[in-house]
Amino acid sequence: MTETPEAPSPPERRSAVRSLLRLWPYVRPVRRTMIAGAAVTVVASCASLVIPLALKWIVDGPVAGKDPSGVWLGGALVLVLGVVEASLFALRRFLVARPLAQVEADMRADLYGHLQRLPVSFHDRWPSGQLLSRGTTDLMLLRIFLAFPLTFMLVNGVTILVGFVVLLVQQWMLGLVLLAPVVPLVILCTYFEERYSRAARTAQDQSGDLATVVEESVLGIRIIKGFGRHRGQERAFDALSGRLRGTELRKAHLLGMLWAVIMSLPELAIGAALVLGVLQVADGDLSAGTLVAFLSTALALRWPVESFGFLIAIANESATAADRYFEVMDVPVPADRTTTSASASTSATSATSATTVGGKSGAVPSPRPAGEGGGLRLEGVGFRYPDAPADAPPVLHGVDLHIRPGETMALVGTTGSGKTTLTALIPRLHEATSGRITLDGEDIAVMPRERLRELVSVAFEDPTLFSASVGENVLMGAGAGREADLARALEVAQAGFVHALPEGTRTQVGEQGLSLSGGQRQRLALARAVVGDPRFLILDDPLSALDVHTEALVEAALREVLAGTTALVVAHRPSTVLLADRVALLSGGRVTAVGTHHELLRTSREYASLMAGDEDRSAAADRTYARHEGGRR
Ligand SMILES: Nc1ncnc2c1ncn2[C@@H]1O[C@H](COP(=O)(O)OP(=O)(O)OP(=O)(O)O)[C@@H](O)[C@H]1O
Repeated sequence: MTETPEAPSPPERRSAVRSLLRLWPYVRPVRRTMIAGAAVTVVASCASLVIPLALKWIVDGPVAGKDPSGVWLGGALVLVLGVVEASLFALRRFLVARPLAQVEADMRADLYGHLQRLPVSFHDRWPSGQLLSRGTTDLMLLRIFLAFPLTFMLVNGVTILVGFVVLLVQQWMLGLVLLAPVVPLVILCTYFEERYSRAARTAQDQSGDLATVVEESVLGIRIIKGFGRHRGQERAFDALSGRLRGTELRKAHLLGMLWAVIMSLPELAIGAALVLGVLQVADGDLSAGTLVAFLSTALALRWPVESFGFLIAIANESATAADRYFEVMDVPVPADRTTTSASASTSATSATSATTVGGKSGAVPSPRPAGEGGGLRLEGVGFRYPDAPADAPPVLHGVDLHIRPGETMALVGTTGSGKTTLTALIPRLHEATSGRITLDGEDIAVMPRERLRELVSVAFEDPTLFSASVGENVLMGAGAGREADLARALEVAQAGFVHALPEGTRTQVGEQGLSLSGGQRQRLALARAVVGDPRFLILDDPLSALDVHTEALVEAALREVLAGTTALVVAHRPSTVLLADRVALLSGGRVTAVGTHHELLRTSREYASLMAGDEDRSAAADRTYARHEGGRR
């Protein structure tokens, strides 16, 4: 728990410009507003360059001619120019704020949609904090970049260009003195840019890791407190936070050096131009007004030049943010891309022809194809986790199993034998690496995901509830307009406790349903699985947290539901196995025996051992096995 989560290693660094150019599809719809905003800013910036020219006119004209009314006129002109400049900057902000908030929202929606479609194996590999930071901090950085540095790099570039033309026209020699630092500035900026961009990437990844640790600490607070692990967790947090602080300091150091270079070289040039200019005025080669205008223009260009350090830094961080965003967006969604379905981990919706759970209350059962092609069939199915070591054997290989239409099959096997993995292949939470799985003869690999979600419903041992009401959590498993089934589903799952909650089925159960007990959450997850009267029901040990009495009640109600549904139920306890018509034993990655509970007790020592219970398991298994062997003879 105290280990630092690791983000998947970043790909080769591309140039900042190429990274930022990838934002174009999102910026395209708002390009006109952006161009208008930039044009307004260029005009505002150029207005600021006219002010020195007005000053030159004041100094060489009214001041030299001792004309007070001219000075007032000049002052009024400078004031108007200042007001125009400020108003245009405000107009720019007004123009771009809304469209850029939309760009950020669109990118976030795309990221969220993509995360929902990516397979479970992707989510197994990626720390959640990394995804969280990409969807929040990185997107915020990109919005800031589009709103500010992107425009100002352009505007300041144009301003500097226009400013230098004005300077060269006024006094070409002094203009060249000011231009002298450009080449060393470009070289030094490139040097710092490369280092800064590496530090920015490291800092953004580290802040994602930190978010993961915080999230784990909050979600796992019971374990942390229960095992007194808060010191260990604090150490992990401190270590990560210390590393992030170090990286941020490195960034600040680099930025400081960049600023120092960008500020000092132009200042030196302005100083040199001032000395030369004063000498020229003294020699009578230059008017005092021209020198004032020249120096005012040079000083007006100070901020556009100096701001480049800051703009380069934000642009680099934004390029890194774009890289991190597209790293996730570039992960392909496997196989059919027709899906728009929501999280694979939620329960699925129902077959559309039935209206109630368990075929009661006038429900019309869905037509269920019979015969060899019907039901749920696995043919030579194999599976290996993508991140498993190359030399590790596959979790499943050559699994053959046929569950007849309307039949309930229990799946048993030792812990770690691959039961959960096998159940995850049917709703395609993981893709089988070999073989095929058919539902009523239809291959799930070529089935649109929406259809698969309609056919198959799932409930897992570890039930996830969302920050929503009890009713909304359960009805996630049903199509629209299935509210009428809620009461029946709650009844099947023996979830009557919800009526005692403060607001009944409208009670909010909070993040992860933490306000409910494990058994209560399991029952709601079970209700979600059965609410839509699915044609195929996959239950991964859904009753493990229930007491024996409640389990018996749930089983009795489930038997009604399962009577009309083809079901695969992972079972650890004989009581759950007894729900099933037949049992499949998973061993060594394949199904080694199929039969009724009693048949398998007679014919399989491994099965008898599994069913014998925890106490003195092998001795009991031997007794059971011997008793049946004796009975047969
Ligand atoms: N995401 C994963 N990546 C790599 N290996 C995994 C992953 N999930 C499970 N495994 C491995 O696959 C094997 C089968 O795990 P699975 O959870 O399917 O077993 P199980 O039979 O359901 O166990 P249990 O009865 O304890 O729930 C185990 O060896 C496990 O370590």
